[in-house]
Amino acid sequence: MSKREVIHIHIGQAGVQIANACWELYCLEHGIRVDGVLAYAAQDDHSCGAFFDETGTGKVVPRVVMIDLEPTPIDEIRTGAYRELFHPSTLITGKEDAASNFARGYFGVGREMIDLALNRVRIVAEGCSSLQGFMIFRAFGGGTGSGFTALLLEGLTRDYGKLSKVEFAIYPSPRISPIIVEPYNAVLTSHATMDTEDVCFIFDNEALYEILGRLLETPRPTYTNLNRLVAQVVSCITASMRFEGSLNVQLVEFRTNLVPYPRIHFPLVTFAPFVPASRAMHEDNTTHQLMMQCFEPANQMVKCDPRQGYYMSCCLLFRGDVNPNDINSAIAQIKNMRSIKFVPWSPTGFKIGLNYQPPVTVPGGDLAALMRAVVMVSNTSAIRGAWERLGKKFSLMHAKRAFIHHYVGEGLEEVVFWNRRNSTMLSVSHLCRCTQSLRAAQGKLLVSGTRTGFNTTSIISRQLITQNSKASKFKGLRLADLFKPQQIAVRLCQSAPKPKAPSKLVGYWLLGCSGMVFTAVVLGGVTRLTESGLSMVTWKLLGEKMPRTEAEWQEEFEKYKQYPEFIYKNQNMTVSEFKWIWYMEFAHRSWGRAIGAVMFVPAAFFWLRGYLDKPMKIRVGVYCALVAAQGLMGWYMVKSGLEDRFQGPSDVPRVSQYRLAAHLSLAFILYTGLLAGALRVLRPFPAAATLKSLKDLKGVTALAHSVKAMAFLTAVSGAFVAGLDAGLVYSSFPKMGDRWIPEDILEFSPTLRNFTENPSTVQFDHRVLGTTTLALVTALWCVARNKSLSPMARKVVNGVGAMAWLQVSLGIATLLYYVPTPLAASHQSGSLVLLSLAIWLTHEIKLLKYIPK
Ligand SMILES: Nc1nc2c(ncn2[C@@H]2O[C@H](COP(=O)(O)OP(=O)(O)OP(=O)(O)O)[C@@H](O)[C@H]2O)c(=O)[nH]1
Repeated sequence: MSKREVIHIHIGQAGVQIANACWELYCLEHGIRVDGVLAYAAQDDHSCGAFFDETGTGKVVPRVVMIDLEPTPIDEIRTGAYRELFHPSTLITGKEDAASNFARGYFGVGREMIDLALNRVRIVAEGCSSLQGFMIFRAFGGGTGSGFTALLLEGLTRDYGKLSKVEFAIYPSPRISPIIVEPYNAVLTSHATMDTEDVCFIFDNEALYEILGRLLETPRPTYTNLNRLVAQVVSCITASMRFEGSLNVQLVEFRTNLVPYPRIHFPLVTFAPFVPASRAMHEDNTTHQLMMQCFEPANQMVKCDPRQGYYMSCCLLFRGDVNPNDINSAIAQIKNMRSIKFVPWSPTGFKIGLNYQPPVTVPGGDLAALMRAVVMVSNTSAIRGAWERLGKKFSLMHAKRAFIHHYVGEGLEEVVFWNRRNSTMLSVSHLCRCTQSLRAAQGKLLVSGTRTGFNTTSIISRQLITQNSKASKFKGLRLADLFKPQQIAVRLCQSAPKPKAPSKLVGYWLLGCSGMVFTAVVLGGVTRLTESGLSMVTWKLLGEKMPRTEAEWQEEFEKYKQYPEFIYKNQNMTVSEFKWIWYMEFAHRSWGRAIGAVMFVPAAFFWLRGYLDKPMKIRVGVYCALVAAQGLMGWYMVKSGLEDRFQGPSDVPRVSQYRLAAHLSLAFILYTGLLAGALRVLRPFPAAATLKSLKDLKGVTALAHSVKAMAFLTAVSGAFVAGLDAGLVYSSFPKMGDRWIPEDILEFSPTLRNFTENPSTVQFDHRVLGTTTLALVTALWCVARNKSLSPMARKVVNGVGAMAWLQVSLGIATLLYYVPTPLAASHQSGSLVLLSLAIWLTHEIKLLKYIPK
């Protein structure tokens, strides 16, 4: 029977040196001489067909591609004992290595080799009649192994779609490491390949050294010894792809049986037995003993404590003289052992492979010739210990920003660095969550799914319930229904994926709220300009009653008459004039309350229904607090105008300019936050896009942020102008009266008081701030003209430029025409439009970093 082919791809020094050991062993197993000639194959034996291409002349050629960015390791193969075995065109070398730098392998030198490498893989793939996938060998810690492999896997995924990609990777050891930046490389590459590889079997050199030293009694293990051990494990895993057996396991089956969630694909590998050559004749391991050894930490290829985790699935791949009945009884015993814990939602748990071809060992090697052996590949949450260790090392270095410049210099954005670490650690924490037993996970069970009218796979509520919840029913779902064994598996699966990103609905809600705040600011401005703000002399949380009858209006008017604004300023006011200013203030207050309702009610809905992720929950909490604070601030401001602190008829009763500025600033902060939040949701950063360093944008970014800050400051200074009616003191431009700087700007003492209480100074400041903002905006527009912005960013820059000029013109016109209400209100609204555009611009510029190379 012909075998489905597998292509080996060896990358970087570690990958290539492991190739030496693997192909040496494959040749021994299939009876192939060092020059590739079949020494004693029977006519109908096509076992080597999976890994070797039979040329028909009695010679076979490995289906392999070896790639290294530097020439030395592959040169050793070109000149070594197996030089005639490999097809020369499948050995690809570059001129310089990746200097242990992921970014160099991914962005730099790696890019120059990628097309050549993919082309060679294509040629080898074309020689296969039924290719089942790729086996990739590399080290996580090296620059080529990490960066170039990530790039190659992207290409393979693009070109070969669903074909399996199984990896064998050297993982950074806990204590020994020849490369300091291994944690960086490992985290970056594991994140980059998270979605492009199917399964990744990891080996750490420290665990291999210990196996060789303690179990195999090798006095001074070298990489050759380590690699032969790896080769033995790989051979055992792949035996059933090559030789006949009663239970064969193909490449794709690893993915199906071992990977419950796509991102949790780093199984733990264990091999048994480890018998040194010197004790070959003294030991005979039974099937039961072999299986027990598989659960021993000493036999693991990665250092971690299996007792600290739960097994989700196990593949036991036996070879040699093994009886299936013995396997079954050994499994039954293992299931009853308390020290070996399985997740409750994977009832069968074991996948068995059985191949009668006994293991072959290299003459003079460390491992004795054996009758039988087993490799166990298991998906256990204990492996998270290894990842947490790595994450910790990463964080320690990253906290000091050590070595980061090497990566940034090669084109990797610093923000990605940290994001990738977090994202990898998130997957690890998911690993831990999905394996929790029901008892431990009781607080995390999500009510989902089965209610009529809802999609069965979607979460209908993020409300958490506990097993002990007093309520036996939740939203029409009986808890008993949820606890049927199969359903529980589904519920827990649903708790594993990433928390839902806020949906567009949340974005539109925030945008709507920001629009309402905008309107409130305009209304507030008009209220101030028409001097209506002090007409309502009481404040009630849920809204004041509107007078209905003439008598009620009269009563309200009488109340108003008690306060300074009437006493000193409006003594001639009629009831109908009073009604007009009362309606103005009433509209402003009612609009404020409407904002409160539109903010709080949907916030509660989105929160409870799980529409908000954690950062958005924090934001929404802050928005709600700001809305509440704004309501209170409004009344506190109005109160300052009702107190009798005005000396006489010449003094104009008005609210405190400090409180007015605080009220307006709060509104601006709320508006800025809402708009920025809406933009984050509606125009999010692409999560996995390639990032390119855009150093030349730094000038534009700095200017855009300065414009945003200046627009905000100028608007706040405008609040002081409004509070003191400072727009009325000088109505000329560009000079103030006949001077550039008026004489009285430092009249008050102490000097600082002038900036908040002297109308001349306040107007002067506002003019200076306004013109500075205009100058900055103009500079931004000029600088941005020559930069490669996205079409949207360019439009927004133009918008900011145009708006700044319009806003300054409106301001000047307001002054010259002696502050007419329509012009002044437009000027105030203009400040918000400018601020909005500046916020949008900074968001667009942030997005530019995510434009793929
Ligand atoms: N088991 C084993 N590990 C190796 C071998 N060679 C290197 N390593 C480990 O691999 C990591 C370094 O990766 P390399 O493969 O040397 O680096 P590379 O992928 O060629 O990348 P650059 O040298 O940066 O271009 C370190 O953790 C080494 O301990 C080997 O032959 N066998």
